Amino acid sequence: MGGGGREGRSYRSRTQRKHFKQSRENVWKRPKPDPSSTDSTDNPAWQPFATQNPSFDEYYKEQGIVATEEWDRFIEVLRKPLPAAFRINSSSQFCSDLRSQLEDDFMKSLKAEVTEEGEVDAIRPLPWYPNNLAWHSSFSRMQLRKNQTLERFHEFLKLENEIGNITRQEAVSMVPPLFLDVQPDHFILDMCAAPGSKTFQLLEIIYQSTTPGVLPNGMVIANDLDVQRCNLLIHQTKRMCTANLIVTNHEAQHFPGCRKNKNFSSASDKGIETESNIGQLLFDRVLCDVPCSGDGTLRKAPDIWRKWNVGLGNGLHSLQVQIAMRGISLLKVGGRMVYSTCSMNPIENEAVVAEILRKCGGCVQLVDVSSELPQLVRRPGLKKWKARDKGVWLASYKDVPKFRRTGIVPSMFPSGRCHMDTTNDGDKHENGIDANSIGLQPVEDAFPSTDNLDEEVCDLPLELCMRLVPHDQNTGAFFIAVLQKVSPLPAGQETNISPQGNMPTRNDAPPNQIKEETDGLEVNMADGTDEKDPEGSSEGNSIDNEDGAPAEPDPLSSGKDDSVETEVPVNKETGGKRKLQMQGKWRGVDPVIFFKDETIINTIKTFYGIDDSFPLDGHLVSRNSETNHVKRIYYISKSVKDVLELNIQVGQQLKITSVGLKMFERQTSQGANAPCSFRISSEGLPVILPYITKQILYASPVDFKHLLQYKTIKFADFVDAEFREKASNLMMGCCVMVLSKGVKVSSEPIQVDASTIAIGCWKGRASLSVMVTALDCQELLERLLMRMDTEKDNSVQGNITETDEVHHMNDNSESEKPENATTSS
Ligand SMILES: C[S@@+](CC[C@H](N)C(=O)[O-])C[C@H]1O[C@@H](n2cnc3c(N)ncnc32)[C@H](O)[C@@H]1O
Repeated sequence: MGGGGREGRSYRSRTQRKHFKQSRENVWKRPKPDPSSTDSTDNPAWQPFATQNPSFDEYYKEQGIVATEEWDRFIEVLRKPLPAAFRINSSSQFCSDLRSQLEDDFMKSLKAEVTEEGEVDAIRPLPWYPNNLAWHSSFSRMQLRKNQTLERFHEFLKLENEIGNITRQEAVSMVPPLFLDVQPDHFILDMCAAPGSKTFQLLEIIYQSTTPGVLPNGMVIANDLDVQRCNLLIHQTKRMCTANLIVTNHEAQHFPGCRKNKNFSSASDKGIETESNIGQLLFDRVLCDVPCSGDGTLRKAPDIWRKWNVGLGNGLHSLQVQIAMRGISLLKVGGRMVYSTCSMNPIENEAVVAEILRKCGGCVQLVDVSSELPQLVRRPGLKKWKARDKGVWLASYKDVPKFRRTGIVPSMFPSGRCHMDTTNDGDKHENGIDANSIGLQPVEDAFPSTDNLDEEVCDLPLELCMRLVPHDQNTGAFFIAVLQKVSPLPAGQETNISPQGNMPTRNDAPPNQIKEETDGLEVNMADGTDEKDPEGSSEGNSIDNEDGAPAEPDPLSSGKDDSVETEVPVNKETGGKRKLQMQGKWRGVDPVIFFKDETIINTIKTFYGIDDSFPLDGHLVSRNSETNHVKRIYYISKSVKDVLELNIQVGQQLKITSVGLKMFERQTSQGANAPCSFRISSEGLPVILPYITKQILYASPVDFKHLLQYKTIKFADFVDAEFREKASNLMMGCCVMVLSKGVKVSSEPIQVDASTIAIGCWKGRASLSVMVTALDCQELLERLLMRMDTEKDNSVQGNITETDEVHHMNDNSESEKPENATTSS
């Protein structure tokens, strides 16, 4: 089991499991009728989606997103359902077992089942994804029911997905994080992160080269405007068991910079002893996967065919520019930002990138990544395109009628030119948005553009952007641009950033944005997203309004957060009615508080014999200022600690929805009579495991398996006499059972490696109970058996068969279980 949760297995509590299931309810479940199926017996009531839209055809033919001779093939593929793709969670303890199972078992056994025209393999690794960790399956969900072989594969996917070892994700959506060139010590901002598939990938990358028990130096801040989608992200990333993640809830275009400023009374003045090592929030990497019209996901979400209209992209362009510019200003010099959308529309893609380059006046460059991921088939970005409005093609801003200039802005055109001569409106864009309002001056003349305004061509190297089109690799469509900040932004460009480091709130924000006041009174959640569909159409955020009229914001009361259950839920701990609500800066969100209660910390340290080399000081946080009511204590990495300390010093600018790894949980049931009332949580175990020296039991495979099978076993029923004795001599309360070849007695820290398997248990008066879910027990049992098969460890197999009868083991044991112990549900 690896430290930092990387190799460690995540045994989630029942509550977590429930949330996780809910958040992924449409994943791998029994398939809906296949829209492409011609078999009307599937579901006679089924009406296939109309997979055509004349405006769509007209628009994209004119934009030339594919060559004329390719159009038919492009549309044909676009109308087909998207083949499934999935990733193996590289932080799963069984990552290589799963990969081997796919490579050695399923790839062969499914070969005869190939049905997709043109497909050679039924399943195959995506050639451009490192280490065979991402896979393509040519089966539609319907097909997976056809016969026994397919059914077995389907069951495999379903179980591993539920466990969290496999994540379904659109192939093209896996690409952006790979172009970020992430290192383990990087500070990364994921600006529009929910539901979190890419955040998950980023975390996997920073954890990749860490050794067990050592957390990486880097961290990820995953931000999303939508609180409920943030929740999906929190549940999604929980499987990473990471202490290196902060989830925030801001408008990305106003993401706080947390710059220290003398205007802020220092934290120590307020009795908070923190001194952050960092002076402001700047990031090595920024992922800017913006809200978009989402027509690249047509194959997955065919309802977009019906909804699609030209205004979708037009309505999002300005917001996309603002979010991207904020990302650039939060990027360190030398840092990389990836701008991506799942839209094919040049107004949301090349036009946005061109505007960033113009505004940054040479401080930001497009990176040539043609040698990276060479197996990924990509096409260059467009250099020319047009805008369309009210059924009229517009080649240049000067063609835009005055009364339409509120919706169609100069940056939508290849030259980006305002043609001030015709509008003469100073620095104001015609849509009323001050060009300076996002902190940067337009640098119009830095990039001379063509004078042929009938067909503008952009002089910027937009060919370095990447377009992924469906018929190249049987995927969805995607757009990716890799940008590097090569020098600080010109002086004065960030003058609009407030002393707090925040972008100012503006009256000229796009109409679909409610301004986010610094006291956090209002948060806009209306972005047209479908929060019920974490893996479905969520990549795109289609706006339903015709002709680009931005969606009306939900009438969101500030108390809406109440219904949201997050990992660190709002005011759950006090039980009181929103008692803590006003204690933090952000209404509806409890403050993050460094947990410093020495009595509790020392009790925990002593009970588990936590080695001094595991830093607890300053690494524990809670969401409750009343120590006696703290139920959960979270562990944070050094990098997260630095950010939290900075955040305190700058007046809690970050609105933190979730932070840290749940490490200790207060035991409140009758088991609370134990000397230490805090148990180690399943998520926290992989991180702390190498550092605990007490309350450890080394179990033989036989007893380990028995406990997984029966969940609770009386001491007398353990096979191994030495284990029996050791278990009964342990102090009452939480303990850790480590799978071992023999029974060890040791007060040394556990020698943890990638193959170590350990689970949390509860030692009662007469029995031992597991503290992991039934599903996790089942999965662990299956994996252990498979490993043993591979190792041809016949003696162990024999032992299990011989000793499979364990008498009376469940009698009277239930009463001793702690609240988190598994039942056979
Ligand atoms: C394309 S999705 C992001 C998908 C995500 N990166 C992933 O890989 O799972 C765009 C996200 O932007 C969020 N969003 C919309 N407007 C936003 C804003 N102004 N600031 C931050 N996030 C925003 C939406 O809630 C949505 O979750």
